[in-house]
Amino acid sequence: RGNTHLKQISNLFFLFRQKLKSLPRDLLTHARSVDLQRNKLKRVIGISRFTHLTELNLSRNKIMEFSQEMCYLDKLEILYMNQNNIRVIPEGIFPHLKMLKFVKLNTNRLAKLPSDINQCASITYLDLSRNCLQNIEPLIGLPKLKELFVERNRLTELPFQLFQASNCELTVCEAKGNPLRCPPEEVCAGGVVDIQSYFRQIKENPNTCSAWTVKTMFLGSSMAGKSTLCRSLREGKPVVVAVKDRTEGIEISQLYTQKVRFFFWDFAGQEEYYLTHHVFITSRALVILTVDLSR
Ligand SMILES: Nc1nc2c(ncn2[C@@H]2O[C@H](COP(=O)(O)OP(=O)(O)OP(=O)(O)O)[C@@H](O)[C@H]2O)c(=O)[nH]1
Repeated sequence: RGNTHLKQISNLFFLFRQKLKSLPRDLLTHARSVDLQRNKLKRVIGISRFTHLTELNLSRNKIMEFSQEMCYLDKLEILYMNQNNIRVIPEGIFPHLKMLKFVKLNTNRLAKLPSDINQCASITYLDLSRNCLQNIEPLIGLPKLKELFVERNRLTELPFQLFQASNCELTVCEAKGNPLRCPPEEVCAGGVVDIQSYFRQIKENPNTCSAWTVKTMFLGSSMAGKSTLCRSLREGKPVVVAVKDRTEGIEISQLYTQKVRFFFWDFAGQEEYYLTHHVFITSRALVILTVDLSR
């Protein structure tokens, strides 16, 4: 079975699942493609000898450092380094990887990108999902980037420059699982076209206060006083709600103030409606929890 994983076909080397802790010394340096996935490599010392490499698979190892030696792989087109423990990518490597098109660095521990990654002008596919990134501004200026994956990071913003129509080649941008504020996650879910439209609208109407909308959810047990509070806020004075007027399902209404439009979602408190609540309760909302203190 070992032999099926340790193969050389022409200039392609298959060394996956060999429990390797370092690069094998006898590996021929003229290799064009090396597959070392699913080993136990912590470092890739000696990789600079493989200057003919066009494809390198180091995924699913235990690599902690993105080796400085990688800068010698100037023919590299495809790089898999996903599912490792990489925290930092040093500066001064990506500008040398002029041919690099396809990069998978997902599922690592990257908190930061090197500021010169945008000098790696051939990148068309970049997977950075499942890291700890707070900022992807270094990607601004990647001229050929078509597919970008940044799900499950710590991003609060996507840089608008990435989506500017004049120089944007992006067709895919996946960003779910981030604490995004700009654009909101719901916009990102619509893909590149929706993100572009969002930034365009902000640019055209930077002071559009009427666009500020707050979803406001009234939650609490049955007869806690949700509808009473909701209607009183809407009317601007105390309003009595008769018991026979109990909410069924959800009642949606609006309250306009000078700057903000509130969408009130008044949920029925009876248990039989609980089943449907999770469909409508979203994390990006103001939640008013109503409690009857006399009970
Ligand atoms: N005394 C008093 N009664 C209140 C107050 N708020 C609500 N009520 C009464 O409590 C009852 C229930 O109020 P609702 O506002 O319908 O309660 P809810 O939480 O919306 O109830 P559900 O629609 O069943 O979920 C009504 O008869 C209200 O008039 C309050 O502050 N004081």
